[in-house]
Amino acid sequence: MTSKHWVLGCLIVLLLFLLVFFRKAALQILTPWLAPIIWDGTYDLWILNNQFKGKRIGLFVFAVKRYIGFLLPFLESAEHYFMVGYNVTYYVFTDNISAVQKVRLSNGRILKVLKVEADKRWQDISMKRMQILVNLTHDRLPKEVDYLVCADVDMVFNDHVGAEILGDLVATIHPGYFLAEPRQFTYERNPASAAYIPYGEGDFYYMAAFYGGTVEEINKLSTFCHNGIVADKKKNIEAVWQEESHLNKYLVYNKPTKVLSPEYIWDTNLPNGDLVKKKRFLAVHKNHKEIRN
Ligand SMILES: CC(=O)N[C@H]1[C@@H](OP(=O)(O)OP(=O)(O)OC[C@H]2O[C@@H](n3ccc(=O)[nH]c3=O)[C@H](O)[C@@H]2O)O[C@H](CO)[C@H](O)[C@@H]1O
Ligand SMILES: [Mn+2]
Repeated sequence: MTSKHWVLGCLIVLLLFLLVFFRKAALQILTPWLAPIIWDGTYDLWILNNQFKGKRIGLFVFAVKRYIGFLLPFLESAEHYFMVGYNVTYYVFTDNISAVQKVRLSNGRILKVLKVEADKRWQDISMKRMQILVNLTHDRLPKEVDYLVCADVDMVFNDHVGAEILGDLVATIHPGYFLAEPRQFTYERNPASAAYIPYGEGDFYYMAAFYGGTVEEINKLSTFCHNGIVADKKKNIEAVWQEESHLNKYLVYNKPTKVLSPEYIWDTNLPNGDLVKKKRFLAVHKNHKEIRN
């Protein structure tokens, strides 16, 4: 081999190494089943607003026990950034209706405060959202909204969230896992759980703090998750990330029609924030011990 060949060989090896190394940083904009992954700059809002004009949007949120303290900033930020220009109904579930503070709502936006019993454990409160969704999407929502978005309350909208998130079944990539390999995903790995996902399956790790879809699709999703939660309870087990584990199971076998990038759930404590230019929906930092009990 001549030295020329050597240099060429080394260059090729270096190139391959760079390709493998930087492949991770190449942010996907299409899933393997050809659903769009929504990042800023990938869509034309003007076109989308024409397509979704007149659609009614629901925003479902639980504010139980201490979490009622997160509600006002959540709603005020939603008034600024969430589905501006659309008819929006907030469905707030709380155990303490009289503690809900007044919020100034723009035209076409209404707040419905509904009662829910407070469970003892925060895990049960969080999971109860699925049970409530089953009934809500069956009984009243078909008449009231076209799309339903489900969110955690310990969050604030921090930038535009609009028609680009609307679709039949939409879920958000967990901001801690958008660069991770599927083996690292914290899916439920216990075969006894209804949320079990075997290694080798699954595309993304989704976060249950922001997802949505048509009322019909959210009815199917919540029914699946609630049934799984009940089945696990009968066996005296609980999935590693509660309803989020069941949500991930559902979405492995019922692929979302649209996937939201971590722009739609961000936490400023996380690394790689430079890769996520717009931080549209931010986690509010909380003291877990204090707030959950
Ligand atoms: C990074 C991380 O830790 N993620 C998990 C954690 O998220 P989080 O730490 O974000 O969970 P969380 O404490 O925000 O609970 C979820 C949501 O339930 C509602 N809520 C909860 C407790 C309560 O006393 N009152 C109340 O209203 C509220 O809307 C809250 O935002 O826990 C969730 C609950 O299963 C999921 O498993 C998440 O994957
Ligand atoms: Mn949360």
